[in-house]
Amino acid sequence: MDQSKEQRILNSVSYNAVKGDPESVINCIDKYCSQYEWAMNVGDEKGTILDKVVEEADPSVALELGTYCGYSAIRIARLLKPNTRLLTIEFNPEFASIAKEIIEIAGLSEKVTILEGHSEDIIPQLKKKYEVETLDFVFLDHWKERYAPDTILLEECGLLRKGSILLADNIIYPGAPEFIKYIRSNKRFECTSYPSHLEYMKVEDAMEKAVKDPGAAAMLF
Ligand SMILES: O=c1[nH]cnc2c(O)c(F)c(-c3ccc(F)cc3)c(-c3ccc(F)cc3)c12
Ligand SMILES: [Mg+2]
Repeated sequence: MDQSKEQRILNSVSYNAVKGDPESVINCIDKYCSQYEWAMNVGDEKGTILDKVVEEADPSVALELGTYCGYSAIRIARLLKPNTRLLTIEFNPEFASIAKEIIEIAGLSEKVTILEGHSEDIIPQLKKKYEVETLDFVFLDHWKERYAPDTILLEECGLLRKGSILLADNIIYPGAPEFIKYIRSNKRFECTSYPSHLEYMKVEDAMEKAVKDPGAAAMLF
């Protein structure tokens, strides 16, 4: 049977990337997806925004919704300090399996835990089953219709604290209007929009950052 696009991306990483070098895995995927086959990795332009927000958050525990091939998990995990971790949720079993291998090639398997299943099923398990107290950083990059309900679910499960930082991809293309309406009208979040472009394309896109109770966090220090 023909290989999938995601398997071809893994083949390219396995053949071209330097084992244990996250930057070379990131560059290899960006090269492959801009030259051969477009794929929905966050990409290098929006990836630079992701990097900056992760550095600002300096998370002990980070969550990603939507692993895909592991590209953004590698971007996030390569910036994490020792004894910190990234949990990433993926519902597509093939994507989860490919991501596991690509994250292994990047040498980041110790820092990244891939949780296979639907976000609405796994989020309520994070505290008890995955020993999460609260999340310092959340990257929303799964299905736009789930951005708002999953943000509400994270709140309901007590997983967000004062200063928790959310970052959402694809705010313009394909767009997440319900999420934007919810988060920008919620007084407890301070929102910032980061205009950019769709991965590997000249099409407009944007990322949205939302910080929970920023003032309160600032008052603590
Ligand atoms: O689904 C996604 N999750 C996360 N990030 C995504 C992303 O960064 C994207 F650029 C796209 C995208 C946008 C434009 C396009 F033409 C194709 C795919 C999608 C997406 C949107 C609709 C689908 F039916 C399938 C995929 C996603
Ligand atoms: Mg995306």
